[in-house]
Amino acid sequence: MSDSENAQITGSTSDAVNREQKLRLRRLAMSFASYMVTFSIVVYCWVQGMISLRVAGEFLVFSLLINGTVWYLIHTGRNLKFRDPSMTSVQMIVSLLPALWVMAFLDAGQARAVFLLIAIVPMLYGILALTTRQFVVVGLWFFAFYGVLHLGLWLYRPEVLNSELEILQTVAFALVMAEITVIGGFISSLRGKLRQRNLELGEAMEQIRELVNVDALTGVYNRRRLFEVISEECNRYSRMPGSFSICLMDIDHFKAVNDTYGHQAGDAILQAVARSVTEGLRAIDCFGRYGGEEFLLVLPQTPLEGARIRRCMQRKPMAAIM
Ligand SMILES: Nc1nc2c(ncn2[C@@H]2O[C@H](COP(=O)(O)OP(=O)(O)OP(=O)(O)O)[C@@H](O)[C@H]2O)c(=O)[nH]1
Repeated sequence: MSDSENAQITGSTSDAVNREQKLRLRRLAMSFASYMVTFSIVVYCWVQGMISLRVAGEFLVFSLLINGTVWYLIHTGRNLKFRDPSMTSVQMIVSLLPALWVMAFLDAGQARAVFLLIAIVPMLYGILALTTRQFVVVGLWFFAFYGVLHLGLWLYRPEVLNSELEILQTVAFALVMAEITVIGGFISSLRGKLRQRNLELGEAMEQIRELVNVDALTGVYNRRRLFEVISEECNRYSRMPGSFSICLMDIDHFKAVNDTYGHQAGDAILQAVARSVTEGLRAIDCFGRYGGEEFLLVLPQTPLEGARIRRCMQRKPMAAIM
């Protein structure tokens, strides 16, 4: 692979990485917005005297810390070292912490249920990215945190627990999480298949593009591509006058070769001629089969004199190229 091809591939890879990083920052902005929506509910709870100003402030600090850390990791590119640079599972799991903190200070079980409802939102972020297994892991973390909250409430504030309501909420929460896990897993497997199909389609398109431009027998450009190149050169010439040359090459007495040695031997000669001429070309030259035993060479930025020199270089007896 040439240096310029390597540079092109490196360039397009870094473009793709930049695009993905921008997408991650946009997703982070959306996630921060949903933290702030929850914060507005936290503020309402404070206004209604359900929690203290300190707890509402702590929710805000936790939210800023979580989002600030994720922003820092993406902004500095440190996230690229992780197995999942989007940190989807981690972001989903930690997003529950500020809400759980507020829930720990709420007296009314119904009010805690509101935050449980909000906790479902981060699960939606994973629907397009996580596999069923990853969903299950996130769900287990959610339940571990939820269990710790209840353990704390049972130990320190048992008077705020209403066991019937808590069981109802926990079961409903578990069922909704299970449903999201199944739907999310299904969607992400569909996306995986779609990505694979796109990849195969891209490869097939690449092959078709090649077949459309290449002569099947000799592997050099075909007449269609040659006309395209000539038209491009004419356009370039009209914008920026310079010079380009076109050499039409013909194998002498080729019919006699076919008649004497057979069609297969003729084919082998056409292939050998194509190989031989291609070897001596510059990267900008374009060589192709015009038809039958005729070939055409397009030499950009080459005046007639240069083309004559090249034509002499290419003019060889058949024995010399076989
Ligand atoms: N083996 C082979 N022969 C081909 C192919 N395409 C065209 N030909 C043959 O090329 C020959 C061209 O014959 P002519 O146009 O008379 O060319 P020539 O015999 O080289 O005569 P001059 O050009 O005047 O020297 C014909 O016999 C075609 O059958 C091909 O793909 N493979």
